[in-house]
Amino acid sequence: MALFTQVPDCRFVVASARSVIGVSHDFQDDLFKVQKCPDIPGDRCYGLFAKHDIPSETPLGEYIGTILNRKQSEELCECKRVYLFQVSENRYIDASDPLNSSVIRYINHPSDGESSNATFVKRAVKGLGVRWRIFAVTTRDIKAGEELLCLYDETPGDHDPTLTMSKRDARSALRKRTAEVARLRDHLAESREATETQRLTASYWKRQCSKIAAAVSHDERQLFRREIAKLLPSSGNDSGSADSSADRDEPTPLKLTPDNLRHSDSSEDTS
Ligand SMILES: C[S@@+](CC[C@H](N)C(=O)[O-])C[C@H]1O[C@@H](n2cnc3c(N)ncnc32)[C@H](O)[C@@H]1O
Repeated sequence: MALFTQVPDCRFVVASARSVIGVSHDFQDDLFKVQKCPDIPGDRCYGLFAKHDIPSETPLGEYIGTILNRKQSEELCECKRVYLFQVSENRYIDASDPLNSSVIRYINHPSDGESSNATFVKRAVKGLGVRWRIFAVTTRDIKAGEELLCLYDETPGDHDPTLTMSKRDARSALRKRTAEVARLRDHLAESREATETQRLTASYWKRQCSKIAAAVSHDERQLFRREIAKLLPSSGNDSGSADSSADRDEPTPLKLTPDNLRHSDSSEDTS
């Protein structure tokens, strides 16, 4: 199963890592950082690098994005398809929107002479209204400064036992998610995608609030909403209302992203 498209020189390797997610459902964001890869030219030159030594079988975080079916995925423009992860026959994760995704989207495929040191695994997680989800996990000990690399043509470890997230874990994951969004926004503000911070759509914030509503108490919901409003003062009157489609884990409409803006006048964009 091809995970991403537009990947150079993929080899076929069957995934071996499974049953390794047990503790963390969200980001170990103190472990790694996004930075430019000297060897990758062009726009897609970022990668994920270890800040510290990371032991083998450490969960790194979740591959987050908009859930699409096959038909919707086929309608994506080429510039978005580079972040398209195929979970199953009719289920895809589109991480092309930097603010509706996670830094796991920056994990690159090994170049010639390199080998992978992490892999994607598939787990069913209950608790936030989401079914099959994809996590990146290290497959060997990694030294500080090394780039995290996953083979894109690996099939994620199949059908691990369902994991049920407690309310406490769900709250903690949401707090981390909010912090992650803030961190991504700072990163974007300093990068080529700076304009994205002005282009956030209200639907993103609605989905965030909807997930929050599924997991936490009234007081905590208010707290998260205030935090979200702080992140995006211009989100205005849309930040507080819930969008139930996210809770049902249904496909959500595509949004304007820096990718399709940047490529809108180029031949690469076939949408
Ligand atoms: C999921 S993205 C990874 C993050 C991307 N490097 C970025 O800066 O946004 C996948 C895309 O990254 C680029 N990429 C990943 N691994 C690569 C490699 N080994 N050599 C060249 N480009 C690579 C390709 O453009 C690929 O389609």
